[in-house]
Amino acid sequence: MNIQKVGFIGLGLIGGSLAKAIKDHYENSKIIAYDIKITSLEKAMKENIIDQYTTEINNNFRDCQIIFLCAPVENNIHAMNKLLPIINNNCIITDVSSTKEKIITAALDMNCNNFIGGHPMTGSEKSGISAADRHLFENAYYILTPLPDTSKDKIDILQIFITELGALPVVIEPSEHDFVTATISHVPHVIASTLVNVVSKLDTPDKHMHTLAAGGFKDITRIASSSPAMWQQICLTNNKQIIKVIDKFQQELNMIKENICNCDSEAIHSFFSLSRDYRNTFSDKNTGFIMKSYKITVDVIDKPGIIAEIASLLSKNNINIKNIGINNNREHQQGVLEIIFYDIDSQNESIKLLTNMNYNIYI
Ligand SMILES: NC(=O)c1ccc[n+]([C@@H]2O[C@H](COP(=O)([O-])OP(=O)(O)OC[C@H]3O[C@@H](n4cnc5c(N)ncnc54)[C@H](O)[C@@H]3O)[C@@H](O)[C@H]2O)c1
Ligand SMILES: O=C(O)C(=O)C[C@]1(C(=O)O)C=C[C@@H](O)C=C1
Repeated sequence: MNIQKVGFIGLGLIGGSLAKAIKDHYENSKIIAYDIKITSLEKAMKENIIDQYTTEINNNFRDCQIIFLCAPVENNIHAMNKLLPIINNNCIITDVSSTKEKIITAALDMNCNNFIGGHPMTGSEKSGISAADRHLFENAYYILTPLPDTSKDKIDILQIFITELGALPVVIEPSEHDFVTATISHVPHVIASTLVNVVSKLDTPDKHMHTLAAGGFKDITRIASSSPAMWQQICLTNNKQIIKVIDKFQQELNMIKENICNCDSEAIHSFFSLSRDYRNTFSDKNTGFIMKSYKITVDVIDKPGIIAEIASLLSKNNINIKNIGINNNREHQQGVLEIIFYDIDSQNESIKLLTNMNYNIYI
């Protein structure tokens, strides 16, 4: 596809990741960006993630064929309003905001038929351009919510464009989007943060909870480290759906509380078995809520330099590592090194190499 100029408003985790992916897949396209944080723009220029930046939304965006709004949702609405008198008729404005009804209503009010709502179902608890990852969209669902009058041509162009970045476009109504994401993303974030706040309030004077918290707590609360400004705006722009899901959650929590109170062993067992069975249907899908990950774990002595040692062995053999880190959660044992790869070939090759070096590997 021949896209010559792409614009960005907001160049943090998601904007930066999209810009990096575009530079990879559309070598000839030029990227222009605006962000309120000039240091992010300077960093992106230095690393060749963008070709030009502006310190305000101005005529430099006029000849963009696609503009991605990648700031928190209310700021995206504000930016759309500023862009409207600037852009040409063929330009597609799209966003990545985590809620859709509010911005779609705003686009309709502004009569902005160039707008197609977007929301990549991928991300991280990290924020800012430094956390941007060119592979973030690979195999991830990417929700699109066009306006009733958006031309089919524009929808097709955007679908092809994001498919080229490795994402899987899905078209959904904004109201359905907000209900679905309230349930699988927004309320889980509220719950994760609530759990962390509960521990902080209940911890013993010698902070045993903070010290002893292991894999279970850390797995379920990773997302509590996300940007408060972003989640504040998500809660404020999807409050109705979030409240509905919190009500259902409280109802379910009360039910299991009552069963535990009554020592109803059958009900307690069925509660865990129902959730385990349904959860297990998510994890083995190639695409879906949980992406297939090519991970191995290696028993290692927890000593300085061990990550570098293994990383350099793999890199000497041209194996790209997506993520690597020591997991010290298992008490009274040595560390476990977790390594995630981009593909199955890298995973298999690494297993061979590390087994030859007498490491114990788990898949
Ligand atoms: N983090 C995730 O996992 C995730 C996933 C999918 C979608 N989203 C959505 O993507 C958007 C961006 O999130 P992020 O994780 O990249 O956050 P981020 O904090 O990493 O980046 C946001 C960027 O927007 C900039 N910004 C803020 N206000 C601005 C304004 N008025 N004009 C221009 N730039 C402005 C910030 O300086 C920052 O660089 C949000 O709408 C969020 O809901 C986030
Ligand atoms: O993986 C994470 O850290 C995320 O929180 C990503 C996540 C989510 O799955 O809830 C967060 C917000 C988005 O709008 C989309 C994706």
